[in-house]
Amino acid sequence: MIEVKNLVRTFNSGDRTIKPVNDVSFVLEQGTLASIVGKSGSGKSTLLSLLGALDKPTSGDVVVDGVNLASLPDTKLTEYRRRDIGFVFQQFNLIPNLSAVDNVMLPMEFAGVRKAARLQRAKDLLEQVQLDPSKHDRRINRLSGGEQQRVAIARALANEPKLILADEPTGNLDEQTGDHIIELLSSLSRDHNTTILVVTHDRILANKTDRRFRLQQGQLTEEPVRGRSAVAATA
Ligand SMILES: Nc1ncnc2c1ncn2[C@@H]1O[C@H](COP(=O)(O)OP(=O)(O)OP(=O)(O)O)[C@@H](O)[C@H]1O
Repeated sequence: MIEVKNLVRTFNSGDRTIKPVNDVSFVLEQGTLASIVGKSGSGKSTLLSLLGALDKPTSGDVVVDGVNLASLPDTKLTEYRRRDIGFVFQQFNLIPNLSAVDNVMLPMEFAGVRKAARLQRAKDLLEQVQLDPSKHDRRINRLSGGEQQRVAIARALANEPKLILADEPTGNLDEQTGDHIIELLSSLSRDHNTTILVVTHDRILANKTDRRFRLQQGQLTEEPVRGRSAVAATA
């Protein structure tokens, strides 16, 4: 479970101070698929970075399973990032001259998983995200944008994180591939009890999440969604 309490992040920009995250509080139960929407520059990536311990808040708290991130030394924060979180971030680029399978194996190497087990799991994950087997050994820079996105998701799942933070996971994808990624995220939260928070401009994706938040002038508000259960109930 994630609890965010009175979170504030300010930046100094010239002689101005901006507050893209200004007193944000919410609680996400384990296994929730949630989205954050909002205009460009409204602070969505800033909020994700705070949750992923890539940035530190000006004030306020992020509490994950009862542990306040502010209480952890940097070594523990690194461990938290590596072990507990799967990032699907554009700036967290895949390594272009390594193969798809090697990219997915990398986080498991950091976690000390043996080579044979890493290889098997990487292949299984690439299969789960439906990357054609003929492309598993292909270098990242020879894959399409949609294929790279699938590899990024497979890599984010490598260590079975409790939390996945995804920045525009369906951005730059065609509708069919985007739909598939949405299904994949949805089944992960449902079947593996993974908490998933996605920042998105994709209305279809935002409407299929359990909870939808809007960030506007630093403030977070929750909006009603039809959600997965409503979709299932009417199906
Ligand atoms: N390190 C930084 N230093 C100064 N200002 C920053 C920094 N990071 C972000 N900002 C500013 O904070 C605001 C929020 O940026 P952020 O990237 O979080 O927005 P966003 O909602 O994710 O935007 P987009 O949808 O375009 O990705 C912007 O005005 C941005 O310029």
